[in-house]
Amino acid sequence: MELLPEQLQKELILNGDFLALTRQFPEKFGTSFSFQITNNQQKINVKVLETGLICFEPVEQITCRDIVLSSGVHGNETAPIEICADLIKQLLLGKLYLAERVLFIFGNPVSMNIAKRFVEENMNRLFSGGHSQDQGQGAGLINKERIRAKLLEDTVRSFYLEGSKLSTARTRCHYDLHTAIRGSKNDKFAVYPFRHGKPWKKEQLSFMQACGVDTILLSHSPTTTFSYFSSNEFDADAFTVELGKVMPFGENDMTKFTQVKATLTALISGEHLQLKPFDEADFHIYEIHQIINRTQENFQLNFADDVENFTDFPKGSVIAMDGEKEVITQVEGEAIIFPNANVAIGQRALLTVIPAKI
Ligand SMILES: O=C(O)CCC(=O)N[C@@H](CCC(=O)O)C(=O)O
Ligand SMILES: [Zn+2]
Repeated sequence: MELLPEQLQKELILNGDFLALTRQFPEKFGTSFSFQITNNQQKINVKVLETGLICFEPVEQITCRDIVLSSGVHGNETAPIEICADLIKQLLLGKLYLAERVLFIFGNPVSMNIAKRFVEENMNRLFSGGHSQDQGQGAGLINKERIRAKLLEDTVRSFYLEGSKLSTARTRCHYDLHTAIRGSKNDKFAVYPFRHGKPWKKEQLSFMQACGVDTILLSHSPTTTFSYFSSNEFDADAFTVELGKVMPFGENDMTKFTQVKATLTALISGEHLQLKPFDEADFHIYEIHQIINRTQENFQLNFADDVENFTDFPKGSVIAMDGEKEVITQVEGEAIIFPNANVAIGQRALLTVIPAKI
């Protein structure tokens, strides 16, 4: 069954539940539509671009930021989806003042509905053109995640380019919100994508701190993640932000996200952010030391499933076996992040990190 734009719009204005609508039509709305809402005399333009893609723009106020908030790039990472769904609802129901342009993205609605990370292929390896590269999956492969990754790239590009037509002195940001498969010693952490030698921005780290994220992983190489795409191609302040552990819809303890929600709300509504000046002592900073890709059918991790992210190993520990090849820690205190033996061959099965300084 397809709903007409007028019906979709009516539903949205009535209940503000863009997530429910997205999950009802996970593949496509098939049509874009826009309408205006009035919130305490403030006029807001709402553009529904496709399923899971909604953009809000103040009509009369001058804006200076273009904000992208994505969640559900991995469909089973529900806490960030619930946070964003609530922000969207507040905007649609006229309960939140909008000071800046903001684009919300629910990345992979089809995988949300089956409570899986992805359907056919990990979407967070398909950006910066990864959707059109072989990546060991077979040349010319087309699947839903590849099509969607391309659509997300195009949507982000148009959003930023439309912003730059409004004024030149603008800032761009993209916070790609995730949760980790494993528990983590440091519950909330963020990957700061490779900046090709440009300085890490301390103010952005203070912003992360305000979100309750005090552990930062500095990346030293290009990747095919969504946050690297926005950082590299549009000079957006971008992070992959990990907000705790994967839980099913409705089972997240939302009290754990008070800080991140309040800070994102302040960002959208132009409230003073009250960032603490950057002090390295407030943070756990790491840099990515080894990127271990699975190259063999028999890939094994040499530690249990409940070993948490940021667990460190003595130098010389064999932490994984890639076929006959031992994966060995090279530095004292080298710690594991995102271990996953079940990734496709050719993909990242594990990262190691070591303490670093900004
Ligand atoms: O917990 C895990 O193993 C994965 C959690 C997750 O989805 N992490 C992102 C990190 C992306 C980045 O490195 O910027 C991912 O693996 O895509
Ligand atoms: Zn994820």
